[in-house]
Amino acid sequence: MNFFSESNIQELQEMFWKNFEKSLLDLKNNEHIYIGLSGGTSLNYFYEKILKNFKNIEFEIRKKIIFVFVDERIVSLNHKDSNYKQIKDFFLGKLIDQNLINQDQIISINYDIENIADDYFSKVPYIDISLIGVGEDGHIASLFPKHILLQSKEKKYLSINDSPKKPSHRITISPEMIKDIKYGFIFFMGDAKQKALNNFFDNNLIYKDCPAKLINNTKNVFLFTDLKL
Ligand SMILES: O=C1O[C@H](COP(=O)(O)O)[C@@H](O)[C@H](O)[C@H]1O
Repeated sequence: MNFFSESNIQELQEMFWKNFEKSLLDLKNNEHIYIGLSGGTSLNYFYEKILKNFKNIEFEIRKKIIFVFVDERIVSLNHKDSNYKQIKDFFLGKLIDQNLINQDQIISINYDIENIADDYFSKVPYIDISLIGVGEDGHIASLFPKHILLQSKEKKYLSINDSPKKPSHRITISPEMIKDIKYGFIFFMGDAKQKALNNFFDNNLIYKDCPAKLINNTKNVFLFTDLKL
């Protein structure tokens, strides 16, 4: 585990970029590089940093990148609650405007079919690099504390119809999919995440209490926070 705790946001962004760029270089020989993004607010500083530096990544790597979602809310793609919409407005749309990626490099859900999770998994079979924000209750993607989905042994996207955080209908990567992530970047940003951060490092708790702990199953973990333990 690589742990970065720094209240100076610019420094934290720099540390993130160094490691994110290294992970891309490491995967440069892959046919595709799937980068799994999460919604919410925790990632904003880091999306800003990628936006600023993305042009410095060599074209041969850039063209292999496919942006996908670690979870998505089942609403239309132009709904304010859609992770796709939020991330496209704030981040991905700006990469497109600068001709640094094209729309084909973003995989969104098909929200008006029956089995959205299976359909999404058929397009996103694995994730190489994940950028995951942690919720106040310690949830990651749409895997919430004590929820039955945490018991799933399936390696696929899962559906959830009773998310404790609205909207209640979502899809999410499963705990088994998290195990295949090669570079797991995880973010605890802002005072409201202090308890989640403490829980993450509390050896008396397990992933069912604090789902963020699932990230420890990935090969390389990079934890960024503006908080102190
Ligand atoms: O509902 C969600 O929440 C989490 C965390 O959001 P944050 O605003 O507390 O950072 C997010 O990672 C997830 O993708 C999203 O669907």
